[in-house]
Amino acid sequence: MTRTRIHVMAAVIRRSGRILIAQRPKAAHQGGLWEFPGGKLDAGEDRYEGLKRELEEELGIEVTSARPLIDIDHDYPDKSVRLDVWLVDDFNGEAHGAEGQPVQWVLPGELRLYDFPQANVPIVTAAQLPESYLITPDCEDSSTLVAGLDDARKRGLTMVQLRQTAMQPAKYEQLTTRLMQSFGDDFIWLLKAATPPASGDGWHVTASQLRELHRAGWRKGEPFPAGPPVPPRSVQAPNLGPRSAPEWERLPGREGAPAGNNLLAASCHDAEELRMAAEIGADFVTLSPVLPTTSHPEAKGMGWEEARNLIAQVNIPVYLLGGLSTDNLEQAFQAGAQGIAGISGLWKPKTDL
Ligand SMILES: Nc1nc2c([nH]c(=O)n2[C@H]2C[C@H](O)[C@@H](COP(=O)(O)OP(=O)(O)OP(=O)(O)O)O2)c(=O)[nH]1
Ligand SMILES: [Mg+2]
Repeated sequence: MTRTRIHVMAAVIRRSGRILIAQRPKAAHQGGLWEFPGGKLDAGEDRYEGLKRELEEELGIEVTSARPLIDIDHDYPDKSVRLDVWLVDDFNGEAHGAEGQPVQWVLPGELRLYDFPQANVPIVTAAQLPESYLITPDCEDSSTLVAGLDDARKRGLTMVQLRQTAMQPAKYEQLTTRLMQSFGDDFIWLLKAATPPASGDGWHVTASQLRELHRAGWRKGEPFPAGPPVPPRSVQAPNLGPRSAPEWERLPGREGAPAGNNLLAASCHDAEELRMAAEIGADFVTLSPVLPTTSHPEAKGMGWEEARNLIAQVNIPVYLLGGLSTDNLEQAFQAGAQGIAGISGLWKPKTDL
């Protein structure tokens, strides 16, 4: 049986490092829970126009700048919704509960303290993740890495995957410890490892690790190594903070999130891997290669159209990777991505790549 999916426009509204949330009326569907303001798109209505109309009705504001953030299909027992969520970063007027609903401006790291509908788990993640995800190139010595990270920090990058393909695990651990001591809360740290790392903010698994974890029936939050397959548990929003909320606040306009310690990310290349990532409870993924790259010149890019089609099939934030730089951010947003990930495209100093 198919039922009509209701197209809902909703907004993550950001101002001065805070995000606006509203409480749904008790009697409404998912009543009493907190939400990102918005409502149903009218038949034939343009998406951006619909978003503007809803925010005018519910908050009394005039949106002047917005772009797609994440697009989610969710089936409640009684209703199917498409949550078409945009990031609003500029508006006129004072946002208030124009329909009498309570509203709050919260720090990104505080979002997890509020109860949202089940469909909102990936939206809460997307609201906290930055638009660019730096992956470190192989560096001959750690001073090159330090200089590169320092430069990345100055350019406003806030999330990094420490990738050193040729390095032995013991040396990698030493290096990551040292880097995290020097840069601390300035980055959200995603580490590579054979098992969930004890430090850092999260674990980024390769596509082959993803396949193995999936085959073993493991899910984020369960003991590791994976035991016998167990039935899926309900999904929890990741624990992203509020470890460094004050730092976040001190850097107005900084894209990103207070770091946390519980992220699971996976490298994906096709629809099957995306599905597996969602099933093991990944908080976000990279999808590559979009375009041919210097690091993987043998791989042909999937192109923007295919990237858009693949992103539409999953409900978690996707960073597009492969031959991209910040010049491609707008295109990535329009394809439905959280943003872009990059090695050479986001790394400025000269490397051996
Ligand atoms: N606006 C919004 N709706 C959400 C969120 N999460 C979530 O599951 N929903 C669901 C609840 C509802 O079934 C649907 C949104 O419908 P709505 O009640 O806001 O619609 P509306 O503003 O047009 O209200 P109405 O005119 O029908 O009263 O999407 C969210 O974060 N924001
Ligand atoms: Mg509404």
